[in-house]
Amino acid sequence: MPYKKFEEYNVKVTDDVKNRYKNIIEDLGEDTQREGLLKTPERAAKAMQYLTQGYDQDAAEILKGAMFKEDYNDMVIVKDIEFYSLCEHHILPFFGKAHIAYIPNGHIVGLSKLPRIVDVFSRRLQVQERLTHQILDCINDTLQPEGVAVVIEASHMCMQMRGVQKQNSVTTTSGFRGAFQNIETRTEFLNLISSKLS
Ligand SMILES: Nc1nc2c(ncn2[C@@H]2O[C@H](COP(=O)(O)OP(=O)(O)OP(=O)(O)O)[C@@H](O)[C@H]2O)c(=O)[nH]1
Ligand SMILES: [Zn+2]
Repeated sequence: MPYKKFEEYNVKVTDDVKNRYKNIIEDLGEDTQREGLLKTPERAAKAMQYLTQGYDQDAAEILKGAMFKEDYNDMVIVKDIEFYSLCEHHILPFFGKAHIAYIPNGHIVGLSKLPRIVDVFSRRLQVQERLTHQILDCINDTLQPEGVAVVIEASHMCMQMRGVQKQNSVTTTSGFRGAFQNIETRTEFLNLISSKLS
């Protein structure tokens, strides 16, 4: 994913968020005039816009841009797609890997578009369950495949850095549509994403 360029940041949003960050940093007991923090409110305002840029992007359009007619009707899997998102309860990161499979029904999609839509839906304030279903439903509705499956494994900083402080806990969510409701197809997918070979 290309780095969001300076000119793509909304000037008014950057300015408003910058001023609010300045207040927040001061409320937390810091001195925004010390050298290391002088540009921090602006940097943080830009970082937050970068991390929530998914609101401005249309995942269905991304998929539609690279759909090709093809008579392939076996499973296609893209696994270990790394993602970074923000938990909507604490605005702290949760991140991990997404695994996506689909069985085409006349159309395949450009492989890179699957990680791209993971980015679109993860760069928002999210919960892992909704992220899983948004990716699943977008592929199902746009590509209309025989079936689609999404598994997400993630570490939540709100459970590791604070709160319950469980540093090794990993949350797994999954969703299955169409042919993946079938236990054999689902098992084949789950075996393939846990295999070290592919
Ligand atoms: N289901 C779900 N819960 C999440 C996700 N990210 C964070 N949470 C949880 O959201 C909940 C918010 O609970 P609250 O009791 O309102 O917040 P809290 O007092 O900060 O809770 P603790 O984290 O237990 O200290 C917590 O249990 C978090 O673990 C997510 O992606 N999915
Ligand atoms: Zn949280």
